Amino acid sequence: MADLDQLLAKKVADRYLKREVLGEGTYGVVYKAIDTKTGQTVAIKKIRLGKQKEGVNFTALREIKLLKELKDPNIIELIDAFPHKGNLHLVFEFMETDLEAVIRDRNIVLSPTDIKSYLQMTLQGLAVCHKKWVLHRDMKPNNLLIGPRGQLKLADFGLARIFGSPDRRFTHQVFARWYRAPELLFGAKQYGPGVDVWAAACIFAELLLRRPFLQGGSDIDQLGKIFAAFGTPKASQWPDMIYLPDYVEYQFVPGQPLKTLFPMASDDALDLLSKMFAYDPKARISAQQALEHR
Ligand SMILES: Nc1ncnc2c1ncn2[C@@H]1O[C@H](COP(=O)(O)OP(=O)(O)OP(=O)(O)O)[C@@H](O)[C@H]1O
Repeated sequence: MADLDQLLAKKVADRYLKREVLGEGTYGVVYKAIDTKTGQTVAIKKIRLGKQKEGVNFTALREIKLLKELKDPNIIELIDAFPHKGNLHLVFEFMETDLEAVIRDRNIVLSPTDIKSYLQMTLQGLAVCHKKWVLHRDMKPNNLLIGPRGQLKLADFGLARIFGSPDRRFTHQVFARWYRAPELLFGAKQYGPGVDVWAAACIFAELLLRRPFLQGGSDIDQLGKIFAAFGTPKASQWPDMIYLPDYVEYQFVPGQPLKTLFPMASDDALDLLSKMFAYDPKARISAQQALEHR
């Protein structure tokens, strides 16, 4: 891999003109750049490879190749990926803003149609990835990028699995806590696309409320917040719950009617929300089924 590193070393200088730093995330710095080949503005995510002195490992490269094939109008396109000076550079299409900024901007009115449209685009992106057995695992409003014509595209798909930072790699700690599904909070080691659907439900709720819905201060408190909203799950609702590694019994609290939590939402919206927030991941609606909901 060292040879490949050298062979491609000039690529950043050759093809991409670096502009300003856009910010720094879990994996490293993100730059704005111009792709001289296409004239397109791009965002380049520079991922520190740390200990892997031999360059990018093959598993990561194989996974990245998979991500490059994930093409959909609601998924940020991975345009290019190459190692350079011991870092892996991932080139993505550039997006103007993200859903977190939209939700926070008090000058923006979000009509039921807007909310429905953002949710539909989110579910569409999820459904495409889930069909290919790729999970996002880090869904949150600032990972949903918004283009100039309001298009929503999911960013950072699959990165949690390939690069999950050392202390959270392959663990259940891959989510920003507020968007974490209850099975992850109870320490599930095997989980599926339902974790992304739960997160999408939290984002749906956040669009309705214009603030994060379940703001737990710790993992235990996060479960407390979830149970206070929907009621402590009964064994009949989620039979596998008691077998989860970090399962502890919570004192019973009754749930609140969704209509009191979201007084402005329509009955159809509440019905979909309740199906996305099903406790048992096996009973939770899939992204595809949610798209088909009335
Ligand atoms: N495709 C993109 N187009 C425009 N800006 C982007 C793009 N991808 C990331 N950014 C910006 O770069 C910064 C860092 O993003 P990054 O995704 O690495 O981390 P984050 O989302 O802030 O946090 P985390 O890594 O915990 O998800 C953010 O300000 C983000 O808005």
